Amino acid sequence: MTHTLILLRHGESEWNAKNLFTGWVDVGLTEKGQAEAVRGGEQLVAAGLHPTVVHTSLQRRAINTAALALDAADRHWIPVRRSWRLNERHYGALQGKNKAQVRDEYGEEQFMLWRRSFDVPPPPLDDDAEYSQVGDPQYADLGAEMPRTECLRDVIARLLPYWEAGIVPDLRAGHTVLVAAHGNSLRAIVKHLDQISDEDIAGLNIPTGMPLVYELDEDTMQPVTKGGTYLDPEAAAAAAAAVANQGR
Ligand SMILES: O=C(O)[C@@H](CO)OP(=O)(O)O
Repeated sequence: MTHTLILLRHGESEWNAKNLFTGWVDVGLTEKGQAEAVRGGEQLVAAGLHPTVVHTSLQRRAINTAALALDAADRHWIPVRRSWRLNERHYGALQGKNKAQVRDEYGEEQFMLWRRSFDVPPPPLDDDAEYSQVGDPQYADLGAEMPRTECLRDVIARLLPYWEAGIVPDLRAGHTVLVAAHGNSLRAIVKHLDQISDEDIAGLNIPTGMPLVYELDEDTMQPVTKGGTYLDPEAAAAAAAAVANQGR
């Protein structure tokens, strides 16, 4: 027997469309992003996948994607669990900046280090900066854990406790688990599941609104098929390549 895990990155956000670094800024979905979410739900139905519990971040682009996808799949009623630990990577002082402008200003190498390296975080964001989340009510309980910037290693460190204590127990209980989250928080889960090296994870990009299905061994929680399975693999590959090329 296996456990079924479905990973879903939110649909296109307002700041994806503007090519801005987003991180913890709580932007909404574009019309295209809403349609992607609905399409994701329809793909679940077509594949005979019926989530029985959903986990989301605390950010509206993931929350609304989950709601639209589940509504399209007639699964709008399932239990919902949310955690800041599934939030997008905090992009530090890059939040709100245009990706192409950052690349032009700092060069390709620095741009890629900040964007995709495992352990180089962008400079921290000042607490009084326009796009800081310090003081936002949804993060009132975080205390010293409130990030001001994060690299992927930091995301993995804050996400894994939730994976172990929140998501794995649902999988072991026999749930079909949908996780609606973000490009970099899902890269963290995929790195963990597929045991991707710190170097190779730089080349992995996750497209918006496309369900990625993992069957996990019931004992080891290791993927039966490394990399999982996109329900529309050709569209996912093209969309992932477009994510990789943002800023060019
Ligand atoms: O801006 C962000 O928060 C993320 C996801 O949209 O961007 P990137 O793919 O560059 O890590």
